[in-house]
Amino acid sequence: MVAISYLTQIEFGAGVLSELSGLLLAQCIKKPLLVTDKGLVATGIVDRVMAELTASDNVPVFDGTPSNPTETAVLKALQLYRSSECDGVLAVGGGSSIDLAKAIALLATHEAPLAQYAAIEGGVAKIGPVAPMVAVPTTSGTGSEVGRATLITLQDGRKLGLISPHLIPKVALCDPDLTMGLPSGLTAATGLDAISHCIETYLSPRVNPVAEAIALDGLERAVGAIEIAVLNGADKSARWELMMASLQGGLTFQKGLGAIHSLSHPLGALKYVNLHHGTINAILLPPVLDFNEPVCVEKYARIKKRLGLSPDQSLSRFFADLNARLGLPATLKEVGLREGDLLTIAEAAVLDHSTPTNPRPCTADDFLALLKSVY
Ligand SMILES: NC(=O)c1ccc[n+]([C@@H]2O[C@H](COP(=O)([O-])OP(=O)(O)OC[C@H]3O[C@@H](n4cnc5c(N)ncnc54)[C@H](O)[C@@H]3O)[C@@H](O)[C@H]2O)c1
Ligand SMILES: [Fe+2]
Repeated sequence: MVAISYLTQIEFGAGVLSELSGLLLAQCIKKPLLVTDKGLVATGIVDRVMAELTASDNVPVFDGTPSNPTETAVLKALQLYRSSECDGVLAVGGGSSIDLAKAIALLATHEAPLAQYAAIEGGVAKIGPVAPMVAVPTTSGTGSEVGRATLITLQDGRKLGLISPHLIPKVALCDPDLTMGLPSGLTAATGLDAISHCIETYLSPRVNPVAEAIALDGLERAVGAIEIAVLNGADKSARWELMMASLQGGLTFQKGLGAIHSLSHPLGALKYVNLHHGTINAILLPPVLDFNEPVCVEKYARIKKRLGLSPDQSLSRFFADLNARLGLPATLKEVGLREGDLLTIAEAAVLDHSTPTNPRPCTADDFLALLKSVY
C-alpha cells in the first residue's frame, strides 16, 4: 500500500476500497451523491462500493454519466444532489464519471451556466471552493482523480476544459483491483491516454523538472505493463503498474498537455459518433510525435533511452507498432469520423487550452494536416 502526499490525499493499493467509509467521514461527507455510469453498475462495481458505505441506503446514485460527459447530464445530477440534500460527491468510474462529479461539485457552490468557467473563456479565476469530492477511478488512463480539470460538452456543443485547483478531488482512492474486469480494448485505449499524458506533459515547454521525472517514470511503467494487462486482465502486478502510471500522468498536468489533447477534446464533442478519448489519443500519438520531433530532439533521446530504444529508432513508429499490437485503430475513419468535419475540428483545436503548451506552435493548417495524416 502506498500513501502519497500531494494536494489530493492519495490512497493507492489493492484493497484500499475498504478505507472508503472512513475517508468520506474524514472529509465530513455524510451524504454523498454517488456519480457513475450504467456500465459500471452492470459490472457490480457500484454494489461493491455501496457495500463499503455505512448507511448506504441513504446514498443516492446518479448513473446517467455519458462517455464524454455533457452539461445536460451535470444539470440532471445536480437536481438529485440538491433534492437529496447531499454534502459531497463520490465519483466511481472512469474519467467521465470523475469529470461529471467535478462539474456537479462546482455547480453546487457556483451559479450556472458552466460556460463562464471554461478555461478559454477566462473562467479559471471565477472558480472558488467547490463541494468536497472523493474519486474512485475504475480505469487506468485519465488521471482525473488528481487533476485540476474537468472536460464537459457544453450546451452549445463545445467540449471545453474547466480548470482550477479547487476542482482537484480531496481524496483519490486508487484500488487497482477495480480494474481487473476492464475489457482488453478499454485497457489498451485508456492505457494509451495515460501514455499520451506522460509524453505531452514531459514535452511541454513549461519548466518543471519534478513533474518531468514523474512523467518519464509513468511512461516507462505504462509501456512496460500495457501489453501484459491487455493479454491477461487478471495480472495484478500489471494492473497496479497501469493505475500508478495513470496517476503519475495526472500528477504532471500542471505542465499542460499538447496537440494530441487539443484535437481529442473537440473530437470528443461530436454528436453523431461517441469517440472514446483514449482511443483517439492513441491514433493521434504517432503523427503528433512526428510533428514535434524537430523541436524536441534532446527530450526524444531521453525518452528513447528510458524505454530501452536505440537512438536511431523512431518514437512515432514505436508507438504506432505498439498500437497495432494492442489492436487499437490506426485511423479516424475507422472510428466513424466524417471527413467533412476535419476542418471544424482543426479550427477548434487552435482554441483548446492544451494548445499553448504544445512544444511546437500549431496552426489550424498544422492541425488539419495532422488529422488528414491519420484519416
Ligand atoms: N479531467 C482530466 O484531467 C481528464 C484527462 C483525460 C481524460 N478525461 C476525460 O475522461 C473521459 C474518458 O474517461 P475513460 O477513458 O476513463 O472512460 P469512461 O469513463 O468514459 O468509461 C468508458 C467505459 O468504460 C466502462 N468502465 C469503466 N471502468 C470499468 C471497469 N472497471 N470495468 C468495466 N467497464 C468499465 C464504463 O462503464 C464506460 O462504458 C473523457 O471524457 C475525457 O475527456 C479527463
Ligand atoms: Fe487524456
